[in-house]
Amino acid sequence: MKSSHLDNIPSTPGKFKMDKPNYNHRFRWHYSYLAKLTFWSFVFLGLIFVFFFKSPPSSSISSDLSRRSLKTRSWGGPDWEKRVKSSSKIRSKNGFSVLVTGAAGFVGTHVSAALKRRGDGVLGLDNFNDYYDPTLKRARQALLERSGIYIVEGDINDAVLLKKLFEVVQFTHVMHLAAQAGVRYAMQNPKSYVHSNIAGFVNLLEICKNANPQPAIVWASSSSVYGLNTKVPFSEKDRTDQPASLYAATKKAGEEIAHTYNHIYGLSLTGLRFFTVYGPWGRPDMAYFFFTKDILKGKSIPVFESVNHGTVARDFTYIDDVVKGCLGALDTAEKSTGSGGKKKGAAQLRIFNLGNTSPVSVSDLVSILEKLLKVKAKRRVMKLPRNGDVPFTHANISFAQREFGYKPTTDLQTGMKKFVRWYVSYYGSRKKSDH
Ligand SMILES: O=C(O)[C@H]1O[C@H](OP(=O)(O)OP(=O)(O)OC[C@H]2O[C@@H](n3ccc(=O)[nH]c3=O)[C@H](O)[C@@H]2O)[C@H](O)[C@@H](O)[C@H]1O
Repeated sequence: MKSSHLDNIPSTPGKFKMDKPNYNHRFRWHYSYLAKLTFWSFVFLGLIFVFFFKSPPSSSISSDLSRRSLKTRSWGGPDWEKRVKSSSKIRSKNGFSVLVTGAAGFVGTHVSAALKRRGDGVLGLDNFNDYYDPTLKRARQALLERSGIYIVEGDINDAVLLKKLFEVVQFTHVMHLAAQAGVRYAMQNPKSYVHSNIAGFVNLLEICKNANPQPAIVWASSSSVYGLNTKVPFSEKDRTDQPASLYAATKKAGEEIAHTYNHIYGLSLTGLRFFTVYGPWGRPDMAYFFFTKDILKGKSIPVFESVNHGTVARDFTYIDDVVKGCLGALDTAEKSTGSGGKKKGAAQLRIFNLGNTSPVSVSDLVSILEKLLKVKAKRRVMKLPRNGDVPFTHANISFAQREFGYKPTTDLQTGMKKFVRWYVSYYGSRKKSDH
């Protein structure tokens, strides 16, 4: 709670003993006090005088403070606000105005472009961190800029920036894709997962809950929440209390946090459990991506297998299918019911699997890449390390199918062909030092 003058009043007034005043002493004290007060008043008035004549006029002290704090950041000012508004402007009937966090990321770029294409207003937000090559993020940004999408450079933990964005634009939806991804990296940098996937998410929800109107939120959870679940295919109703990595644990925590904000504040929240999404403009930390790079370089690649030479498999899902799922989730998201931090009624709370329902072994993935690249891979088969990986994933997608007609249509062979074509053209046209 904010502290106020009420905090200075003793809690039990009857017990607080007041001393009788000594008038002589009081007079002397008053005299020296008045002299000091006059001196400091002059100093203070002088400072105000200098301040007003040296600084440009402003409508209020608070707006001036915010303007000054904006100056120290990479955002703010009238031109910036104009760009933010123009990017978020709805250009179709019944369109949305969507804030896409993680817009320079893999899924974020594709979703932003798809929304813009159909006439929705899209504003991106991304911190352009260096978890993987930021050049690729900048190239995605340039791509989006060409279609009129502006990406604000900032972190989801920056409450002042988020608040400002909601002051400038009345977003109808938030597509929250900013996250610390990667299952294995969580052992190297655990704090980054807590920072982005938990603290950042809570910060965003705090801003959304206070917004008026509150936006509906669709956000990226992960297939990894199924952890050591052995019941296949994975259904949304299955247990998700055995995460195998800190990444999975933070995504699971996100699902619980979503429940809380839905329950207390009436925020409409939809979590999407993505299953190993791949495709053009993908993430270089993912196996299919660095396998491609290393196969082309003639380097060996570590191919994991489970106990007793069992296969390790993933329900690899092509980006275009996932984008359709994201748009379907946005389109069927009901409005949040609260406003200005107060719940007005029950709101929608959903979780969907967005997978391909057709798991492929890592070994088969490598064979597909060998064929497409026309290079034999140097496989280094090794036991699945105990660093957060799970042996397999397999999505049951019937819920998403029922709710918004989600139906993936791209098999791994077809999708990888598109990825390899992009990879060769993207890196082929770049200097060696870029990659
Ligand atoms: O669905 C998700 O929610 C997650 O999907 C993705 O995780 P994963 O499914 O683990 O993808 P990825 O690392 O590409 O490994 C693919 C396969 O290659 C195997 N693998 C991996 C590395 C290696 O050196 N060798 C190997 O065989 C490995 O064992 C695995 O079987 C996202 O990265 C993650 O951010 C999250 O979104």
